[in-house]
Amino acid sequence: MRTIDDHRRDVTALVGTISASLGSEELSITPAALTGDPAAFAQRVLASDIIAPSSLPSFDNSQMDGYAVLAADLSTATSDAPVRLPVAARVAAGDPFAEHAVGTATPVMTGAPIPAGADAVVPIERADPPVFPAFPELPALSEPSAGGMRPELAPTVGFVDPVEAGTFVRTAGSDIRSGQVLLRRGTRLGAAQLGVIAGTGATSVTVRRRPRVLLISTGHEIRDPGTELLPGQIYDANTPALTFALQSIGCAVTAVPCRSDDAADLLAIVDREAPGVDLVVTVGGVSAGTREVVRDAFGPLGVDFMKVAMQPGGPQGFGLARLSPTRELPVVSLPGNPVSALVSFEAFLRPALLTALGVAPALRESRRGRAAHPFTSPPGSHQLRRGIVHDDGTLELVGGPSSHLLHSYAESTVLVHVPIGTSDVALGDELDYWRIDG
Ligand SMILES: Nc1nc2c(c(=O)[nH]1)N[C@H]1C(S)=C(S)[C@@H](COP(=O)(O)OP(=O)(O)OC[C@H]3O[C@@H](n4cnc5c(N)ncnc54)[C@H](O)[C@@H]3O)O[C@H]1N2
Ligand code: MOO
Repeated sequence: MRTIDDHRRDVTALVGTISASLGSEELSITPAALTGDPAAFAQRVLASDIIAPSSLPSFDNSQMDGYAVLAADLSTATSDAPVRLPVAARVAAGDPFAEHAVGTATPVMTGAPIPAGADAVVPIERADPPVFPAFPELPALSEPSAGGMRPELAPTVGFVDPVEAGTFVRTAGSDIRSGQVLLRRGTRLGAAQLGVIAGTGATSVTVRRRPRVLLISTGHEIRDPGTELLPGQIYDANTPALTFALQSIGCAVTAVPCRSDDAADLLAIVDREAPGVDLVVTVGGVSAGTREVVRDAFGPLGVDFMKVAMQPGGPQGFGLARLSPTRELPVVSLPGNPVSALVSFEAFLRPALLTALGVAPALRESRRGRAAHPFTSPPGSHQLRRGIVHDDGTLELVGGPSSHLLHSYAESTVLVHVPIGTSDVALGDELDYWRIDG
């Protein structure tokens, strides 16, 4: 019996052969690039470790609007005997580094550099009075009078509690220190990743080139939405579904459906598109009918077709197709039933392609839930049922097990795993599931 894990291992090894040729490319991350070509940033993966070129924060700064003080100056402060200190010149975010005189309180704003000599910040709300003195009593450092204010004319501020050194000080390098690994290769580039890279001053990143996938959905009865159907014909659900699924993990997809059951027609598409392609993904044409176009086309070229002990998604194929004496292309063949194709994507193609891109873990996170109702499962197969997870962690199936129930899939947020050997699931039984809605 060929298990899901067996098949995933083999498909991952096959798809892994494209990894080296993917190489890398430089991506500008300036705001102009982000707004000018947002699609270029979708689902990108770092090709190499990024070493932090600077520390974040790059200097000690205040976490609060308040007073920078020397903690030792406040050691005796109580509500009965507050410590009163003269207020020094204020330091705002963006001001140059300043000096703090022992025995004074320096007004600092959030993000302002901690003046040398101070080691803690007391938020303004905990000072007496809990508001900053108004100008002109409080000159800014940049103003000529700042350094020359006579201490006896300075306003004072009271503190009723001692403060620990380091309080509300954001120390240099407390997020990341210069020279440390900022982000590892294989990291998927999202909002926070882009933000922190830009925060270190970098203007570009090195990302993996997108895997170029030729997607061929097959079936002579399949037609494009928007065209008229003859009796027996149906609209193509697999091309959009698989195109989007592949794009959602960073692939560049060329979708060329094959509306013929003739292997020569399918191979003509592959020959035409092969020069710009890393991987061929076919959908349909792999089961036991009289004419199975994918088997017929790729079987003789070295692609293997087999049954995996899973439902849906039993019939599968994969292998290196020898297109010519000098050209081989990896091919992954998914079954044509729309739910089977999408479940196969989740179980095999998604983890295989993410692994090829260097992303780990490549598999959806496995979570545990309890069945909200009893149901049955074929014991000879690992079943992947579609469902939803309730707030209390219970799992409710949506629709039946059949692989044509794409609407049920569309209403689902999870794939529920029912392992081989299980024929009856009772109310409350624990099951693994994958979230598929993100
Ligand atoms: N005698 C047997 N028959 C079947 C077996 C089997 O083991 N023995 N396996 C069944 C299973 S399980 C599956 S899954 C399917 C796989 O079939 P194919 O991969 O050959 O796919 P097709 O026959 O081309 O199509 C299956 C089904 O899906 C519909 N389809 C196909 N493409 C699309 C599309 N682009 N959009 C919407 N719907 C599509 C197609 O019309 C068929 O209804 O084989 C079973 N049979
Ligand atoms: O295995 Mo098929 O994919 O159930 O319908």
